[in-house]
Amino acid sequence: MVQVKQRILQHSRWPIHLRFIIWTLVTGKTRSIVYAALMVISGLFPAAGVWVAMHVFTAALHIHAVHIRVLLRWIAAWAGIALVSSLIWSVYQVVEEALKLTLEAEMERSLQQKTARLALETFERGDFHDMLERAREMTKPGELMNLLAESWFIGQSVVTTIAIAGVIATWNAWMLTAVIVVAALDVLAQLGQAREAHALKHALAPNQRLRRYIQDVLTTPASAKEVRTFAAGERLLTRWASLHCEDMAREWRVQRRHELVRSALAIGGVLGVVLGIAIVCFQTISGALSAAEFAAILYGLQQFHTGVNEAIGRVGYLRQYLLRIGDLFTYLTLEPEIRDKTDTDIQPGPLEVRSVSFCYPRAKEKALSDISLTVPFGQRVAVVGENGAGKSTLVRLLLGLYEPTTGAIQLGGKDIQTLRADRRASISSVVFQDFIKYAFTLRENIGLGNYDKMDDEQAIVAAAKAGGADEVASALSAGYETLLTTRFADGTDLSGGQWQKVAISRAFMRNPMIVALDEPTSALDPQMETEVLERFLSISGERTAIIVSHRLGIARLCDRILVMSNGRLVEEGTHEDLLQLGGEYARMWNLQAQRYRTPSQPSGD
Ligand SMILES: Nc1ncnc2c1ncn2[C@@H]1O[C@H](COP(=O)(O)OP(=O)(O)OP(=O)(O)O)[C@@H](O)[C@H]1O
Repeated sequence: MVQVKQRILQHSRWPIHLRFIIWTLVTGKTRSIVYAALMVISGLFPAAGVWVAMHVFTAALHIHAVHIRVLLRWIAAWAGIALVSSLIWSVYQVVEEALKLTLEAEMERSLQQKTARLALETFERGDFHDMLERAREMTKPGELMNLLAESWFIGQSVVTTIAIAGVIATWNAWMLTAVIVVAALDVLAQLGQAREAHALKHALAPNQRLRRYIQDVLTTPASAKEVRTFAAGERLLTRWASLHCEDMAREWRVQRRHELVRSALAIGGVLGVVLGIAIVCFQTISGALSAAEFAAILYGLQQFHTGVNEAIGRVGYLRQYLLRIGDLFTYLTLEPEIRDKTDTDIQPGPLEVRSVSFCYPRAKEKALSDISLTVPFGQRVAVVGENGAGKSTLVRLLLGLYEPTTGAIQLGGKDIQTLRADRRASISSVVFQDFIKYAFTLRENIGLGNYDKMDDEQAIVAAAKAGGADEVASALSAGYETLLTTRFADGTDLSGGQWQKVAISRAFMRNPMIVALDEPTSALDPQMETEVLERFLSISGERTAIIVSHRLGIARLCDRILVMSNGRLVEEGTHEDLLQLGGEYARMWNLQAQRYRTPSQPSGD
């Protein structure tokens, strides 16, 4: 069933509105049908009211000729219609609330599911965040229901106006034509304006995101201190204000034009109704219409005009909602997704990289070019190179987070891209440069490395010992239960180095075949960094360990060093081999050694 719903949403050949209505019918079957039926039925009441009103007027005008009971019967019928109509309205509101909850929960699930299924490189696209933000608009509380309500309200208004028109047309058809022509012009204008308003929203989205980002930079504690240090607050505020003014001016221009058109059409609408009334007066004077018909037509005309105006107003909103849900549907069809794989069978073995190249989405240059290497199982490898050389990208590919643009990566003889995503995740563990500092307790910060063991005290303590977070725990008043954020009451924050120990401990919550550290130790002092990495290498034991580091003194502790430059693997070997080679590694080594050398020391690390 879930798949059927997904397919309906992603069926790009169907019109958006049709897709949405079918999806609501499939998602909240009974509730949707009852909801639609109540809408349509209550749309017939105004027409019935006009018809009964005509009989009330006739009976009242001829009260001398008919029995009082006839008049009372018609008045009772009129009251009955009003009563049933308000009862239906109450039921409608209950059904609407229930349907709203069902639809919102289901759509939110689809959005989350889609985001989880997207390949990591999609997140690197510049326009991805705008697309996600636009998609999210329609999952805000009430928005889906607004679209559904607008759809059915318009259906209801159409039923109402056609029914009233049918009743009035039996008395006078010309008057209706005048009102309908003016209404049609209004509908066309509303549609055009809705499209323009939506296009404006798209155009303003990048600026809005930048404005929000500047707001964040100005207000979050982490950036606030740097902003104050560099006295950049005033400048950033000016930049925010100029973006704001630019956006306001664009919005105002469009808004002004729309209001002018709307005012002109409103005047036209009133003229249409006045013309209709003039025709009815003329016919009554000439004796073509009775006094009761005259009164009923004026009443009906007022109802008709209200119905048409409501429908017109809603057409504009409906169009805007449809364009917005179109954005959500576009997001739901976004590619590439993590492809469905079923293979879970993988054995520890060598990591083989075969002619791998990789290009980030929309990047002009390759981040990795033609890399080939074999890492025997259990080997400890350091990846070094200048900034931007491709070290982090290579690690992400080795862990299967990105799919190579060309070439393949195998573990134990099996292409890692053929493995099911959860299996692939379970065979590797990594600490990134920009690891996450969760606003949770210390226990949860470590336990998130293996959710299944979140409550396993022993596993948490063992991982904390391995990564150094046990020292952090002992320095905290509530130990592992200390909340690591100052955002909430009773929380505390850690130093950069302490956070790194927590992140490394998190990686040890698993028992993976490959462990990788992508420079997460740069905030530690050199002695602590060496200690942490030595411990990391010693407890990585049987596993293949990969360390990205700029500190060559650390690289030298590994079995093998890979030297990257401009996305290529330019040298590889042990520390001694590479020094002897006298190439890129030797150059970097001498540069670093010079930095640490005192004037009396001849050379060394
Ligand atoms: N998300 C991205 N989109 C486009 N290009 C990217 C992206 N991430 C990295 N790059 C580019 O890919 C190249 C390799 O980047 P990578 O982060 O792998 O280098 P690195 O060696 O780890 O650098 P550093 O030592 O500074 O961390 C760089 O030219 C970088 O600009």
